[in-house]
Amino acid sequence: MMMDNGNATAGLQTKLANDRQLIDVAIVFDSGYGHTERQAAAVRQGIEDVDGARALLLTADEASTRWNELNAASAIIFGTPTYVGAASAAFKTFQEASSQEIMSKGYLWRDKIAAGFTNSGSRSGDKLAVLIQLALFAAQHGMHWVSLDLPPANCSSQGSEDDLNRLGFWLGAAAQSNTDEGPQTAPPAADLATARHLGRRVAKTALQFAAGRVQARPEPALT
Ligand SMILES: Cc1cc2nc3c(=O)[nH]c(=O)nc-3n(C[C@H](O)[C@H](O)[C@H](O)COP(=O)(O)O)c2cc1C
Repeated sequence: MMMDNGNATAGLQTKLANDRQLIDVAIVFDSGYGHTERQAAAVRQGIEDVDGARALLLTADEASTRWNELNAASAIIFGTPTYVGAASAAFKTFQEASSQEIMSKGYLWRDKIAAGFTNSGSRSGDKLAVLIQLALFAAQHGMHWVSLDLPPANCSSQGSEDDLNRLGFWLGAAAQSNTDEGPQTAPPAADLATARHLGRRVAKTALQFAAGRVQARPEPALT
C-alpha cells in the first residue's frame, strides 16, 4: 500500500532539508601573467554571491594534485588564457592528466556541471576556439555544459564598453586584456562583471541540479 500523502510530503521535505548542504563549485584556471587570474577571481565572486554555494579556486598545477576535491565538487569551471588560439600549455597538461586520473578511473566527473572562460590580448583573438575546446573537454568527461546566457553587447549604436558581455560570446565568459597593461588594470570591469555573472549562473544551476536529484531519487521502500 502507498504511504498517505501527508507522510510522503513530510518525508520529502525532511530529505530535502537534510540534503541542503553547501555545494562546491571548483574553478580550475591557468594564468601566465595574472590577467586570467583576475577573471578567475571574478568568477569566484559570482559563486560566492549565491547562498548555498562555496567556491574552490585552484590553478591548473594545483588541480593536478587535488583530484579528490574536484571529484567532490558539484561543478567545475575551466579557465585559461588564449595562447596561439588554444588553451595554454599548463592548462593542457591538466586536461591530459584528467584522462588518466578521471576518465580511466570510471568517468568520475560524469553529470557534473561545467562551464568555461578565457581571456586574450585581442578582442576576438580566436577565443571562441578555446571555449569550444573547453566545451568538448567537458563533453568528453560526460559533464553538462552551462552557457553564458547574456545577450551579446556592442551590436548596435547603443552599445558601450561598459556593457556585460561587451565582446559578444555565448558559450562562456570572454575577457580582453590590452597587452601593454598589467593585471591591475586589465581585463576591464565589464569583462570581470561578465565573469562574475558566469560564476553566479553556474552556482545557481548546480543548486538546481542538486535539488532535482533529491526530488528524482526513488522513495525508500515502505516497511
Ligand atoms: C604565447 C602566447 C600566445 C598568445 N596568443 C594569443 C592569441 O592567440 N590571441 C590573442 O588574442 N592573444 C594572445 N596572446 C595574448 C594573451 O592572451 C594575453 O596577453 C592574455 O591577457 C594573457 O593572459 P595571462 O596574463 O593570464 O597569461 C598570447 C600570449 C602569449 C604569451
